Amino acid sequence: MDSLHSADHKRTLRRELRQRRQALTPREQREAAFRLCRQLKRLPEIRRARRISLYLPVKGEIDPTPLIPWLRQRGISVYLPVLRPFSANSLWFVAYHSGTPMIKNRFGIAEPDTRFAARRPNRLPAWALDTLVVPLVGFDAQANRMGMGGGFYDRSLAFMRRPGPKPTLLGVAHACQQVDALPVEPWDIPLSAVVSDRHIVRPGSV
Ligand SMILES: Nc1nc2c(c(=O)[nH]1)N(C=O)[C@@H](CNc1ccc(C(=O)N[C@@H](CCC(=O)O)C(=O)O)cc1)CN2
Ligand SMILES: Nc1ncnc2c1ncn2[C@@H]1O[C@H](COP(=O)(O)OP(=O)(O)OP(=O)(O)O)[C@@H](O)[C@H]1O
Repeated sequence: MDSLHSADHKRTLRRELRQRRQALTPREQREAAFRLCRQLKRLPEIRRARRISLYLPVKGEIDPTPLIPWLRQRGISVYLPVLRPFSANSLWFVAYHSGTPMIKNRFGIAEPDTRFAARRPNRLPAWALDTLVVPLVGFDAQANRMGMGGGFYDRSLAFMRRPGPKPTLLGVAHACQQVDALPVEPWDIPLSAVVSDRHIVRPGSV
């Protein structure tokens, strides 16, 4: 498929998959969140981590936050993505605890406020995390991913191509967000796995 068609196809697919997850009822959402967290708690990539990034769900995204009390009990620190000021479409990962002041970013997503995030000790670059839980709009059986389309995670994870420490990347989504095949872009950073409310998909496992 040429790149124009691929861009068109991705836009259509992204819209369709976003509608699919927004159509889930509150009850289906709660059940999915519970099942997702049950799967995540089993994974060594979560159990062995000291620092994990999650996200606060919007618009039908599967909710990873029921995991937070369990992570805190185990002394695992939780970080959230924050839109990096003066740096187009990339992310900081900022400590999230009871004292973290929150604001809504330009997409209406709650995040630690800029002054808190600007203080060095409150944030980490992505490479210093052990595991990132990455929100997906779509995925396929090879664990290829599609996000919101801003390239935020891809840009923030570009260091994964270079030598050095590499965190584990776990994509999460509702099972209904799986499609047959997603176009793979040159800038896409591969995930270690995709975890849904129903299964776990690893690259090369089919
Ligand atoms: N919960 C959550 N937080 C996250 C992400 C995410 O996917 N989910 N991100 C992952 O990258 C980053 C934010 N990326 C985003 C990229 C595009 C849109 C977006 O298109 N939003 C609107 C339209 C634009 C607008 O309101 O100005 C929309 O929902 O239609 C939102 C967030 C960081 N935080
Ligand atoms: N490392 C990078 N450097 C520069 N531009 C990038 C990089 N990664 C992605 N992009 C750009 O970001 C845009 C969005 O990419 P894509 O459609 O793959 O987003 P996505 O993976 O769905 O979003 P996200 O990463 O936020 O979940 C593309 O136009 C792409 O050119």
